[in-house]
Order: sequence, then structure tokens, then C-alpha cells
Amino acid sequence: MDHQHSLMPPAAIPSTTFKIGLCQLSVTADKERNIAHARKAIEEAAAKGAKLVMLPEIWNSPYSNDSFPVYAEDIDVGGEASPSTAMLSEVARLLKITIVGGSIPERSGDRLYNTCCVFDSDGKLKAKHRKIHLFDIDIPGKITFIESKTLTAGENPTIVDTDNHWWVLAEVGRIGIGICYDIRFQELAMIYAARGLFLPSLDQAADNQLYVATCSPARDVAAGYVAWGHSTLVGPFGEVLATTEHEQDIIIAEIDYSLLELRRTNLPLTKQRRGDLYQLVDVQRMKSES
Ligand SMILES: NC(=O)CC(=O)C(=O)O
Repeated sequence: MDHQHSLMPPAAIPSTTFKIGLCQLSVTADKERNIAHARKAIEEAAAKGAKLVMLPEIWNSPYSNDSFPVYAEDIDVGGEASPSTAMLSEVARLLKITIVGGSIPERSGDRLYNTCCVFDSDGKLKAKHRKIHLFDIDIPGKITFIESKTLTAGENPTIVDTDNHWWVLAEVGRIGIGICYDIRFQELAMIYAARGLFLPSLDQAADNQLYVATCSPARDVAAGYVAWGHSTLVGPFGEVLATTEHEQDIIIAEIDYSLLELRRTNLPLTKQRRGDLYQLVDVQRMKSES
């Protein structure tokens, strides 16, 4: 008897759909509470069927230059040095879900980054995206925020290929990661789209024929930086599939790959692009191929 063959899973056709959960979290100065609170929200999203769960930017700490060094964690060391990522890894493994862990302040040597960790359904750290475009802005009379006072910019776009376990019966596809201000730089979404991406947490859904999921902290008017809320899932025609208001909330919505394929067939933008007239250079790919 061919034992290896007998261990093969029964033939199953993976579903083209899966549910995503966007956890619009309230964030406080109490880090332990923030971690427990995020865990509860992830569990709730998974209980509602989400196979991919997303958190907002800086969910374990107030969003301020004073807080980043105090709340920062050494992700590479892990364990007690990084209670936030330890929680994400554990809950991803226990619930068999993929987590795009918003972002937390990361300490690496003498540098700090604004970093998103992605965990697969075995709880393994699949990718770490360090915010590429730092939020250095000055709107007179309204807001000045200079992230580069404390943070260092990341150097790479991040694309994650998630698992496709036969027992899960749905993969959550190829994900491109962007953190907040990264969303404003369309070249990043274009690079992600050019790499055949399914689901970036970035903008420009219709232009690049992608699903786009954005996840914000809940609005807190007493905070130093007041987030907008309104976490949203947008489909490949630019259609808003699910959204919310300012308050804490969990959005559960469906992603369907077959729709993505259909849209790309209906409007074959990739084939019609006039690469002979203009070109977007993927520096990361060029580096890795040279
Ligand atoms: N926090 C950010 O990075 C940016 C932001 O809030 C915005 O682009 O607006």
C-alpha cells in the first residue's frame, strides 16, 4: 500500500470566497488592556467566520512620538520582549486564521519603526512591513506631525503569500501591505498590482483592479492624534463593499477571487497598458534578480 498516497487529503475544490474581519479598535494608554482588547476583537471576528483579520495602525499604544519609544517592542526577539506579537501569533494559531496585525512601534537596535506583522494560520510570522512613507506633515492651524522625529522609514514594499491548507478550504491570497500614510503613494499600489496581487491593504482599488481593505483606530477626540475611523473594504470596481462609522466596530465582509478575475477580464487594463510609453520600475524586484 502506498502510505504516502493514503495520507493525501480528499480531493476538495478550494472556495473562491472567504471572509475578512476589520477590527476598528479603541486604543488607550494601557498597553495590557489594548492587547487584551485586540485579542477579544480578533476572536469575535473569527467567530463570525473571518479567515483574515486586520487591525489598525498603532493599536497597542497612543499614536504619538512621546509614546513610540515607551511602547516599542523588539519583534525579532519575540516572547516577553514582544507581548503584542506573541498574542497575535498565538491567536492566529489557535483560531487557524491569518492576521494582518495593523502596526505597533518596533524597536530594532537603536532604531524605531512603525511595523506591521503578518501571521499565518500556524501562528508563524510571515512578513514584517516597516512603514515606508513616514507621516511628516504640517497643516498650519490644524496639525503638525513629524513621525521622523522618532521613527525610521522602512526600505521595502511587502508582499505576502499566505497558506492554502487543504483543511481550511480557502486561502486568503497574496497580500500587499501599506501602513496609513503609505496609502497616499499610488506607486506602491501599482507595484503591488503589477505583481499579481489579490488583496492589498492599500488604496486605488478600481485603478489597479484589486480588493482594498483599510482599518482605522476608532475615533477618540481626546487623543493627541484623532483618527477618522470609517474602516472600509473596497472591491475591484472601486465599489464600497462594507464600511463603518467613527466608533469601535468589527466589519465582516466577503472577498471573492472569481469576481476579481471577472473584472480583470471585462476590463483588461494590464494588457492594454502602454508600457512602451511609460514604465514603473520595481526596484525591489530588480535588486533581487541582479
Ligand atoms: N497616520 C498616518 O500615517 C497618516 C494619516 O493619518 C493620513 O494619511 O491621513
